[in-house]
Amino acid sequence: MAFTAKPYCSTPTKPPTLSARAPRSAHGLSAAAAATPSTVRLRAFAQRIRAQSQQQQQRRRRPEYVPHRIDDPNYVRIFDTTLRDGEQSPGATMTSAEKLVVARQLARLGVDIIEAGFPASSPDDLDAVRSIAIEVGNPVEEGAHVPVICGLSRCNKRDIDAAWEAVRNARRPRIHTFIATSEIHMQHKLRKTPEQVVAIAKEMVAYARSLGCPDVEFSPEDAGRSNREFLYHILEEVIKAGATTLNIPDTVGYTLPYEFGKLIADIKANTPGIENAIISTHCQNDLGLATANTLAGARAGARQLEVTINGIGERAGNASLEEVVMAIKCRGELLDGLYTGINSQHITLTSKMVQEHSGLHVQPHKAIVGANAFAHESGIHQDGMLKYKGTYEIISPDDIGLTRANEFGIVLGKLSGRHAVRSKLVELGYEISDKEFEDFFKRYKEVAEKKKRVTDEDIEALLSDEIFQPKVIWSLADVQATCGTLGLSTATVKLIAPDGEEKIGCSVGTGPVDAAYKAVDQIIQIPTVLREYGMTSVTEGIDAIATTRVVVTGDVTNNSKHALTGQSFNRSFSGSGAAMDIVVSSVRAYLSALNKMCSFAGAAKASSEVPESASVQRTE
Ligand SMILES: CC(=O)SCCNC(=O)CCNC(=O)[C@H](O)C(C)(C)COP(=O)(O)OP(=O)(O)OC[C@H]1O[C@@H](n2cnc3c(N)ncnc32)[C@H](O)[C@@H]1OP(=O)(O)O
Ligand SMILES: CC(C)C(=O)C(=O)O
Repeated sequence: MAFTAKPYCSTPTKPPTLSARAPRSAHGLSAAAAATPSTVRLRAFAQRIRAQSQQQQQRRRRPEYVPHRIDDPNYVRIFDTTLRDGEQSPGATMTSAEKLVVARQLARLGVDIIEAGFPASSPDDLDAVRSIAIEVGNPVEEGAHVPVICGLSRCNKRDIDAAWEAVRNARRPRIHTFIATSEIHMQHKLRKTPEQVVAIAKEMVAYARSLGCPDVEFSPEDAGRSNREFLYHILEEVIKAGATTLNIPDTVGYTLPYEFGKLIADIKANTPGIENAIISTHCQNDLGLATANTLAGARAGARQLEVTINGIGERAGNASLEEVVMAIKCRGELLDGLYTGINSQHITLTSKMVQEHSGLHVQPHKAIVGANAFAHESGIHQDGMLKYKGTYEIISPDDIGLTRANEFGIVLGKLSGRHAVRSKLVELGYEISDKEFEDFFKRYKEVAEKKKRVTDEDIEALLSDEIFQPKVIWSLADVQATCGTLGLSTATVKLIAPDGEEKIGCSVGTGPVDAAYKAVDQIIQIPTVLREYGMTSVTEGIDAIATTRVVVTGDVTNNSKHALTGQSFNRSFSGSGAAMDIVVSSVRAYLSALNKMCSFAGAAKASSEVPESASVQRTE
């Protein structure tokens, strides 16, 4: 049986060839890796440009805008209501200036219609919609996309006048007027009979057209819970009155996808004159079905989809633009070949901008734009990604304008396996032997158990502590320290001597590090002076890895000599250590320097036989 892999919406990236590594320099750092961050950035940039130009060539032309007709039956208009329904999210109110900035970005994204606000709701919102209509609705560059600028209004003259006043200066103005049609809304909210509602709707659509607005959208609010026959009737009447788009809102997010699809199909089949208007969807997300319902509506014949960036909106929000658009892009062939005019490479930026200005941040696992949407945490997935990205990604991040910190979206953590960790070392420019890698991997897992994420800096700190250390003469088994304001700090240190014997030293000190160093001195007994001590937190957060660097010299004061070799030397030796615990990190660094010193003195073996009389002189 032959499988045809079709993992991406756009051109899949070739599987990586892990064998193609850059040449190494003597210290294990490759020439390419010496400039790792910029190399990675440049590679990503070049890839992105290639993908962009490919996609621009592939993108189909947007049909010429005619309010009540779309000349290509496969084209779906994207109506963005982030600035109207999105702004109805509690706490999401934006200033006029913020709305203008977002509107400009929506135009770049390529939305067909921007619903910029509800002008009758306040003079400020009227001003905001007006400035969007003037600035964004009249692009100056030749050939630029001209979005329709729309204002919402109830079915009354005051609201419609305000909406027209706000949008009239756009090159493509639209008034969107609505009135509820469900029994529950008409009876309890509007307190009007169905006949009165039909009369108001007809009259107000005609009024909007009479003002000179060429493009009028009508919404029977709560259509999802409205009587079908009544819907066909009111829609027929508003089409006769001049409505160009009929938007079918599932106002309370009540319908199921097959039900909403059938609603659209039924309206298309049973509403007289419907061929003279565009059918639209507007799905709220109360049951988490907004995207599914919107797609069901598109399949059933809707050619305008109302959505918001990040899915923000009243209560649980609306269908999200990025989900709907990417589903159409990704699975277009199952959606009757539908396509949109959205330039998906602007999705990430637009999402970030809306998060910033609305103050509503998306959850990390949000589809398409969440921080984790293109991140891979577990070993088996990471291995798959390294071998072929299509194994675990259905969309290329380039398609939504996302540049990942690393090419494969791998996030190292406690669930990562050897393939991913090894590839991270290669990416950082290190090539170590299999034996070294196994030792490193053990330390890596210990750290990853304690940290949520293991960063590049963590890896480098661990590497220099585990791999790029001098020959181990004395090694650290355990360290225990106490400190605080109630008394002197104490430390107990257990070291493994070169012959494998365990040695224990205990000491008090001015702090836990001082006590631990004195305990080490009790065991190793080399006269040293601590010249430098520095600690940096190389990674961020409370669970950061601390790296310590020390410089020690042999103490030549009073002609002190190494206890066993009888040599005295004043050379400096540096050492570094890394651990999440600062005392452990400090002891590792100190031992590393002492080991270098022992190697230099050639006293490794002998020094494990510690004489009673050896003097320890260490100053700080
Ligand atoms: C489903 C949706 O998302 S609809 C859009 C929701 N958006 C908003 O509400 C925008 C912000 N709203 C506002 O600023 C205010 O509500 C305003 C300015 C629109 C109206 O404020 P007010 O005049 O004080 O009326 P209020 O909001 O208290 O009540 C709404 C009135 O409009 C009526 N109404 C509601 N919808 C409609 C409609 N589509 N067409 C005509 N009248 C309507 C109600 O029946 C009620 O009338 P009543 O006063 O006779 O009982
Ligand atoms: C005004 C209409 C379209 C609306 O927002 C809704 O019904 O949810």
